[in-house]
Formats: sequence, C-alpha cells, structure tokens
Amino acid sequence: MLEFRVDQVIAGYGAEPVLRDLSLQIPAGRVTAIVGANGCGKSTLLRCLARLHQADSGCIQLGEDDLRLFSTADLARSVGFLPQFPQAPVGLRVNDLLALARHPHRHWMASWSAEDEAARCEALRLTDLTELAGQPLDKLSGGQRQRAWIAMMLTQSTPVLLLDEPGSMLDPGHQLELIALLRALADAGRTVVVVMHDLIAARHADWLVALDNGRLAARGSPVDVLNPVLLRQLYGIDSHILTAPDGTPVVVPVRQADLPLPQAQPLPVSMASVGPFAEVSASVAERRLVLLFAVLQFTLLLDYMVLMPLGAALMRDFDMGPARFGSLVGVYTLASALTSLLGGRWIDRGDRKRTLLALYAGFVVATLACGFAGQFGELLVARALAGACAGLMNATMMAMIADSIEPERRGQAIGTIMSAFGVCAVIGVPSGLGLAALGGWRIPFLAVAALSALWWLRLYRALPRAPVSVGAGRGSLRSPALALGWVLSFCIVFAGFLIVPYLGAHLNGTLGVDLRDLSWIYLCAGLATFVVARAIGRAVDRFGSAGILAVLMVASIIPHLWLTQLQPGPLWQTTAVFVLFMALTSTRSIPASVWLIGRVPPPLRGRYMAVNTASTEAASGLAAGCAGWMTGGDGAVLQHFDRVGWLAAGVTCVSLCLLAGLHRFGASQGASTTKADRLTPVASAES
Ligand SMILES: Nc1ncnc2c1ncn2[C@@H]1O[C@H](COP(=O)(O)OP(=O)(O)OP(=O)(O)O)[C@@H](O)[C@H]1O
Repeated sequence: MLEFRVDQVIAGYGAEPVLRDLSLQIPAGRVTAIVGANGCGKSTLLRCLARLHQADSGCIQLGEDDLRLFSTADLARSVGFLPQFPQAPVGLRVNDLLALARHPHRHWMASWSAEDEAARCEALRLTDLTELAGQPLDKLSGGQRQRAWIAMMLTQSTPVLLLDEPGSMLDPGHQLELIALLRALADAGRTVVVVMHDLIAARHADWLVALDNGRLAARGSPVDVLNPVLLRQLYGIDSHILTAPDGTPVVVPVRQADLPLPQAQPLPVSMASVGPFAEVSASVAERRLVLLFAVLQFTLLLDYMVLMPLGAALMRDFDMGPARFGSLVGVYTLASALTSLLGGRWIDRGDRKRTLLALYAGFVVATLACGFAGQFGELLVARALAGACAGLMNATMMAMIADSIEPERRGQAIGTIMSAFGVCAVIGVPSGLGLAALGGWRIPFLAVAALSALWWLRLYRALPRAPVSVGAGRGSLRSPALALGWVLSFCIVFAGFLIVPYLGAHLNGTLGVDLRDLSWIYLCAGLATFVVARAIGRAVDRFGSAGILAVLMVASIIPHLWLTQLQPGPLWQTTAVFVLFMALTSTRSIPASVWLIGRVPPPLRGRYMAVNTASTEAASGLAAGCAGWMTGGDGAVLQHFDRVGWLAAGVTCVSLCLLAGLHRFGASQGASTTKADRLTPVASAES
C-alpha cells in the first residue's frame, strides 16, 4: 500500500505560487477527499501528486521513494490520474479508450492478454458500461463519458488513483455507485485521492484535506473537518451540519446572512413561487435549539434558586448556622468560577454537544446527591459539583448559540433562554417550595434531578452535534479589547449584585413589607422579567446590542437609586419600583452576552465565555461582600443602603464609559459583531 508525503511543497505557474509551503500526508488504503474553494490549488496539488506538474521546491514521496525517482513506466503502473476535463480523439470508442489504459502493463510487441481482457471487462462492469463498450465517446452523454474515463482508470490497475471531480456530471444513482466503488477500491488496499466540490459526497471519504489559498486549512476525518467555522473560512458561507443516519456529517450550506442580496427583476405575480421553505426549516431548527437551552437553563436556575428559601429547613436538619448555610451558596459560586477559569480551554476542544451532555450528567448527579446528602460535608461537595458543572455549561451554551444562530437573531435567542429566570421565579421556585412543604427539603432537589435527567435524554436525542472547530482551543485571548470585555461584564454584574442579595432584607426590614406580600412582589418581578427579557432580545436584534446595553444601563440607574432610597409607602409603589429594578437589572445580561460573544473568534468562544462566567461569579461574590460591609445594620434595618445605590450607579457609569470606548475601538478595528464572526479561525486565533 502506498501513501503520499508532501513536504513543504511550493508550486505554481508563475511568480505567485499556488501551493504555498504545503506539507501533508495522504494515507494508504483510504479514500482522501481534497476540498476547497475554486482556484485554491486542489487540481494543482493533484497534478503534482501525479508528477504532471513540477513543484518549485519541496518534496513528494510515494511510499518509500521520492516521486521524482520513479521511471515513467513505473509511475504509470503505480499512479492513475483522471483530469478534470479529459479529452479524446473524435470517434474513439469506449473499448479503445480502455485498451490504451493497459499500455503501461504490456510489452510493446505483446498481444492483448487474458489479464488485459479481464481488467477491461471488470472496469466496464464496475462502471455499468458493458452495454456501451462499442460506442464512440462523443456519442455518449456527459455522465456516461465521465464513467468511461473512470473505467479507463480502473483498467490501468494502479495501486494509487487520483481523480479530479469525477462525480461532477453523474446522476445521484451513479454518484452513489462511484462512492461505493472508490470505497471498495480503498478497502482492497488502493490509495484513492479525489478532488471534490460536493460536500455531501465528501462525508463518505475516510480523510479530508481542506485547502485555503494554497495552504492547508484542515485535515482529518469528515466529522472533525466539516464544521461551520471551516466552511465559512473556505467558502465564505454559513452552514448547518446535520447528522446522516450513518453518523456522517451532512453539510447544508446557507447564504451568508450579512451579504447584500443580488437584485433581480421581480417575476410577474402569477409566476412568483410561494414560500421560502429553507428559511422556514432553519428557523424551526433554531427555535428548537433555543427551547432546548431555555429548559436546560430553567433546571440550572431552579437548582440554584430553590436553595435559598429552603435555608431554614436545611439549617434545622443539619444543625448549622447562617454562616455554614452561606458557605453552601458560596461554594457553588466559587466552584463555578474556578472550573470556568480552569476548564474553559477544554470546552473548545471537543464536540460541544458531548461536552454539554457530560457536564449536564455531572449536574444531575450533583443535584441527586444534594437530595440524598446525609451530612453537611456531603451537601457541600454536592453543591460544589453542581456549581462546577453549571458554570461551564453556561459558557458552552453561549458558544453553541453563537456557532448556530446568525448574529442578527442571537438577541432573541439569548433573550428567550434568559427568560427562564422569570419562569423559574413564577412557577419553578413556588412549585419547589410546595413540594418541600409536602415531603421535606430533599424533594425539590430530587425533582430537579429527575427533570434534568429527562431533559438530558431529550438533549441527547435532539441536540445537533457541534463538531470540533478547526484551530479550536488554539490561540490567545490576551488581547486588551477582549480582556476589557470581561471587565465590562464584571462591572455590570457588580453593580447589580451590590443590591440584589439585600433586597429581601431591604423590603422586609426597612420598607416593612410583609413576608407574604414579599412572595407576591417576587412573583410580579418574575413575570415582568419573563416578558421584558424577550422584548429586550428582539430589540437587540433590531437596534444592535451595544445601543440597547447602553440604554439599559442608563435606565437601570433610576431604579438603583430609587429603590435604595425608597422610604416605607404604599405596597403598589414598592412593587412598581422593585419590578422596574428587576426587569432592567436582570435583562442587562442579554445585550451584554450578545455583544461579547460577537467579538470573539469562533474557535475561542467557549473559553472566552467561561472566563467571562468566572469574572461575573467573582463580581457577584465581591459585590455582595462589599455591600454587606457598607450596610452593616442592626439586623432588621440596613444602614446606608442609599450609599450602596450610589456606588451601583457609579459603577454603571464606569461600565458605560468602558462600553463606549470598547465600541469605538471595535468600530475602528472593523470588529462589528458580524465581521468578528467572519474572522478566519486559525488566523484570528493565532493573531
Ligand atoms: N495551466 C495554468 N496556467 C496558469 N495558471 C494556472 C494554470 N492552472 C491553474 N492555474 C491557476 O492556479 C490557481 C489554482 O488552480 P487549480 O486548478 O489548482 O484550482 P482548483 O482548486 O482546482 O480550482 P477549481 O475548484 O476551480 O477546479 C488558479 O488561480 C488558476 O488560475
């Protein structure tokens, strides 16, 4: 079996090289497909492999030997080559063409042997041309002629076959036959190299080599190579990757959304076709993905949020004080921050679906362990595990959303996912508490674990695979603009969490809201968040993430100051200010996430969002500590809570300046959301 080794080959037709310092290996006994855009050098590479084109420098080895050392006869017996546009003299019959292919195997005086005849008959049979063997080539259809040339190659009986777009004129039936034939040849030990434009057919290859402007862009199995990031790099297209029943990736190209539409004359109404079906199916797939993630987010939030109101029961059962209970909340946040910081690189390395499922399985186990915990230590470990999984899951989800949903629809998608917070507050937590009232504090955790396990199965079945990005995990995030994005996130969350943890104490202690009314106020806030989150998502898509984030930040200063300086008054007034506060504060993360994720090169998205999670977790912990230190209080009434409001407003103003600076810097660098998404993965990752 013969393999090719291409070592630092530079080749071209003039001063400008076509193949630029290309090094790769083509495995023996396998079908290798070469893919890439028009003019990237696929045919030139194939011609170099066939020694029909001489490289300017570098070396190509076939088996153990340098290709240049093969005699012409040896080369003809070793390598068969089918060019893109083969030509034959007028009147030449199929049989005559096949006879020419036996030339390298025959002595010049030898007559047509039984072996020659067997090779010819076998080639005719394999290409379904036996009936047409006596026909002149110029009387055949394009596809039949292409099959005749393939038959010629087969008759040549070489261990290496090089084919340049052999299936371009074949009907689907004969294309499948050709793929099966190439497969069978490889299984019989031949080395098959095919230049292909058909990415649906390319998934049947064992090995893919992707060229980009004469350079190696990727190599590997179709599952590893065929992904939206690479396809955008190679062809400038967006794509969806489906999974065929045999597990191979099916590429569905879609037009890049931010390209201007070509202007065509409209048809008369009677001739106009009805319904853009492709767009309908794309939006159905997107909606399904968003729904899957929204429910997933709901389970994560429910597990987190239900713990707080169960505090009293937990303290009683485990015989612990508020400080130890606080450590249950703290360890969750700490574990989430630490694993996000340390495990981010890992997120971008594997299939994101697999990563998400592995983390979600860990989360189910952790939540189950919470439900069965017999001692405080066990509960602490279970909370840490839940936090560790949840932090990385959030980053993975964001990366998957950005990979699969066009920038101009991401706002709505993230808005819908984040509206899970509202559903959780309105339905989830009250239901959890109802269950706890019936059967104790363990029941809500067991219920969340059961719901999550069911949803894990649903995700396993319905979530599309998200294969490894090319260049994934490579590259550096050490750009000042990217790092300042984390600072911006930190500031936004810090401002909110100066106030959020003390709202219950403020409303109940300072404003004198009855505890029963408090649950209604939270319910109203949950409802408002649900509605506003979706509206904000739509507004982000319409007016841009930076603009909406700025508007929300300015607008949230009002309830921050108002609520922290509010004096006891009618319940409706307290409720209105509180609802305004929650709706504006909790939804700031929607435009912030859309804006941040759009600035990161796709192969680094997971890692970037993981560090972002670590930054926001740190912000929430520090803000809570800082506000606690500022407010002090005598246990019932918070002192100086108005100062906390002013600090929150000040931090929000700093965030605004940071956003303005970053936005201006991004604009001067041409890094709008859409353009950032278009960055080529390897180049941008390494820059
Ligand atoms: N005989 C030639 N003389 C000069 N330039 C050539 C010749 N053949 C190819 N080129 C140039 O080399 C570059 C690569 O061509 P090549 O045929 O290798 O590309 P390809 O990837 O096979 O493209 P396609 O998908 O369109 O077949 C192109 O810019 C082309 O113009």
